[in-house]
Amino acid sequence: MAKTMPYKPEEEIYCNDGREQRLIKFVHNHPKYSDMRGSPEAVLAAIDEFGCKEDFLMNVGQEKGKVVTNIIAQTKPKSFLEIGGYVGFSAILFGNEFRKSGGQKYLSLELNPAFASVARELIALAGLDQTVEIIEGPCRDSLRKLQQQGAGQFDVIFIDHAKVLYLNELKLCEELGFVKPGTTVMADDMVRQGNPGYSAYVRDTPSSKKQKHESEMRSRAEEDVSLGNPDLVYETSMFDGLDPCGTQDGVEVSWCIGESELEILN
Ligand SMILES: C[S@@+](CC[C@H](N)C(=O)[O-])C[C@H]1O[C@@H](n2cnc3c(N)ncnc32)[C@H](O)[C@@H]1O
Repeated sequence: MAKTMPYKPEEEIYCNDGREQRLIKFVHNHPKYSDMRGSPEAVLAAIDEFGCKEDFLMNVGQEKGKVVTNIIAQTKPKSFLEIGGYVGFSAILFGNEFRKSGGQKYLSLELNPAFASVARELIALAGLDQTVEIIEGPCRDSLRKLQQQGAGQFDVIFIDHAKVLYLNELKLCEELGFVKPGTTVMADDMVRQGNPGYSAYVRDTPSSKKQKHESEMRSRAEEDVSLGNPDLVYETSMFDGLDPCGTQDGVEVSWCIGESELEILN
């Protein structure tokens, strides 16, 4: 892995101000553009160069990304679901390792059509478009559509969109049958920003989750709140790593290790 300089600092406005289109121009005009065709490493290096010299980009980064690529190399997943794709940095970094390890389909869900279009272009340039598919739209709609189309358990789920939504999206994935024993769920930005509700849930026991599940069922509001599958048991660890600006952060990795058969309490 090439050592990258820290990205420019994150400012109040940190995306969607034209920088993603400037990234595409930067890549097109880069003196090494022709070397990038079919080279995930060269495309990632150009994205990092833009982040260091031009503008901050909210990518997972090479250093923290190693937490995920190491797990891909060890566990050799066949299916991968990413929630929050942005301009495709993580999809290229992880998709490359996933393909090398025998992975077949890497799905990346992205809300913003402009970001999705940049991601598709960079993924195609890196030669990963047969492996990585960007699915555009609100992730909850995409997740439900995937299930209607027959998707089942995923080997890895990487959650990296809006922090406040992590837990609701994990619970929806559980309800849809995407998380089963054997699934590894990874959540980004769990130290710098943190996400106490999410961390508490993946550490909770089925009996305690079931009690909460029951009371949530009773007070369930009309809005799109998922209740999850309280039977799922996780083993969870925090893996530290630096974000692309060089700030300490971490990825929370939760291995779904079983499904309890406790009766729901009344
Ligand atoms: C931190 S960025 C993802 C970075 C990317 N994983 C990487 O490391 O290269 C978060 C992305 O999540 C997307 N996002 C936010 N809410 C979403 C939603 N409800 N559905 C799908 N994508 C969403 C944002 O548009 C943004 O591009």
